[in-house]
Amino acid sequence: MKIYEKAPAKINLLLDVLRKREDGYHEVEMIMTMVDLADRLEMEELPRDTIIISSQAGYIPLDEKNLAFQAAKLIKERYDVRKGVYIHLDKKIPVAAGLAGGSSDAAAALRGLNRLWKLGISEEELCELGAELGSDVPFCITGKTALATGRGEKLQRIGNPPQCWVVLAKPPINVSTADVYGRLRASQLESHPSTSDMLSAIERGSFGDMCASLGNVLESVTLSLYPEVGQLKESMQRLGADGVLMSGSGPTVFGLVSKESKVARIYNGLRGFCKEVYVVRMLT
Ligand SMILES: C[C@@](CO)(OP(=O)(O)O)[C@H](O)COP(=O)(O)OP(=O)(O)OC[C@H]1O[C@@H](n2ccc(N)nc2=O)[C@H](O)[C@@H]1O
Ligand SMILES: Nc1ncnc2c1ncn2[C@@H]1O[C@H](COP(=O)(O)OP(=O)(O)O)[C@@H](O)[C@H]1O
Repeated sequence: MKIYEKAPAKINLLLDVLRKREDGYHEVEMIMTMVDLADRLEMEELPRDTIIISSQAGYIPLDEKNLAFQAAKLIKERYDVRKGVYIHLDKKIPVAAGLAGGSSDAAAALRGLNRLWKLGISEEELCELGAELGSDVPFCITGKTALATGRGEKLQRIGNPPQCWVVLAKPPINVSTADVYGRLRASQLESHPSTSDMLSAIERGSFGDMCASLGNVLESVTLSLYPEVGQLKESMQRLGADGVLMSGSGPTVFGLVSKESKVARIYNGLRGFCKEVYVVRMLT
């Protein structure tokens, strides 16, 4: 039997860092939502007790370093499953982009193997397993829109943001999340985006206030390393996006656009100098 799971990309509408913790992670406050750019996982049980990963994408690891492999290994060990699995990853989400592609694959593998092996694991337990694989994995398990705290693993579901178009543009740079957090200095934490303003904008369904409340404290770190990310933001603003922000540790920049008539102009304008541009919707 083959089963399939979608693994959507996330964007951070807001990302605040409160402090560095003793364990090396940072205490964050993030408002995250899913968009309809997704990898697709195909999973099939194997007669031999082994984990095999394949992908059409030539640029991701297919061994123990792959997050879907780690998810399969973890669930097998924890639930004593002595069966094998073949997982094919149809990658559509750009890698190391700030869109949680690897984390979402891990989450989809956990959800899918729970179904394939009829393990009956609750969503809460899946999130606990996911947190062992990465801070963003629990959110990728639950999806929708959430306020994430702790190192990103504590989730509080919130309502859907006002619907709009989302233009994603990824410059040809690979950013390391650990490097960006590692370079964050106290001076960059003197001003904070307002989580309460963003929550209120979403609750009231105010698209304008949501755009005005976008904020990401990691942006200044990535922009100082890669000025082209800042240039991309400016281009998106100039082309008419209503709100523009870098997602996660970057380098993907997203633009929120309310009017469909503006989307083609922004897409075409960006495609002139950026190869990876996507027009998507939020998953509500
Ligand atoms: C920045 C964010 C925003 O959503 O996403 P991406 O840009 O990676 O998509 C996340 O916080 C990334 O989550 P994730 O990619 O799962 O990170 P992890 O694998 O847990 O951690 C990678 C490294 O980032 C740093 N890290 C991560 C999360 C956190 N709250 N504090 C940290 O300092 C640590 O150095 C850690 O070793
Ligand atoms: N299934 C996977 N898909 C993408 N990247 C993966 C996967 N498994 C492991 N990785 C590794 O994880 C790192 C971060 O990738 P990704 O999750 O796409 O980025 P981000 O955390 O910026 O959203 C990359 O260095 C990549 O090689």
